[in-house]
Amino acid sequence: MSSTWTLPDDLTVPEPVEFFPAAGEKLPQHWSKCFGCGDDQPAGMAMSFRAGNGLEVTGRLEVAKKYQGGPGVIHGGILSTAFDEAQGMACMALGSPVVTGHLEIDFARPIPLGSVLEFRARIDGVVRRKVYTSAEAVIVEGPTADPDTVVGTSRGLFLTITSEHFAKTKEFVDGEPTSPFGTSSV
Ligand SMILES: CCCCCCCCCCCC(=O)SCCNC(=O)CCNC(=O)[C@H](O)C(C)(C)COP(=O)(O)OP(=O)(O)OC[C@H]1O[C@@H](n2cnc3c(N)ncnc32)[C@H](O)[C@@H]1OP(=O)(O)O
Repeated sequence: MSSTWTLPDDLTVPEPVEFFPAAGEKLPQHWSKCFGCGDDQPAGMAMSFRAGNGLEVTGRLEVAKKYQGGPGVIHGGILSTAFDEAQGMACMALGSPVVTGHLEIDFARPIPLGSVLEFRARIDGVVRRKVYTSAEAVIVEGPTADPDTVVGTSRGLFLTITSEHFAKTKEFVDGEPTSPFGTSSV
């Protein structure tokens, strides 16, 4: 892992909001048209998520043939999208909408088409509106499945936002999101 990511000294670790689901329970999608997790997005990745312990969530992605980058393997942008979604979903534990400000990925192993990936993502801490997150992916089903081998890692900075953030792009929304514009909390 070659990341130079460092956590700030004034980081604080919040408690999950009281209405965040218990460990093992399914998390709701944050917006049905989301490319990452929406169930009303035919072109999307249909990721699903469960709450983990504390500030952690686990996510699942089936690596379909349409996600091919190099011959036989997942496209790096698809893997990056999946990390973005997983770390964003971990931020649900704050009960406040977020957007990604910065995301960095390490691609550690090739991921064959037909794999099922599990993402373990978490909030590492917060500073003001800044939410520091990290995640790993492992292959849990498929030709090279090994739950102990990390195939990718990610670190990301998310920013909490208000509904005003999406008010600026309201006229472009495809669908009818629940308030505030598809980032409704659990
Ligand atoms: C419950 C629902 C769940 C919801 C679950 C949601 C899951 C969604 C998963 C998909 C998520 C996406 O893809 S979201 C889509 C992709 N992202 C976006 O479209 C965001 C586009 N960018 C922006 O709109 C803006 O740049 C923002 C909102 C990120 C930041 O702008 P801002 O609000 O004006 O904040 P600003 O004052 O500039 O910065 C605040 C603090 O953050 C720091 N900061 C800001 N950007 C960065 C950066 N890239 N790298 C480092 N640090 C940064 C600043 O230095 C400052 O630190 P300090 O002075 O406090 O120290």
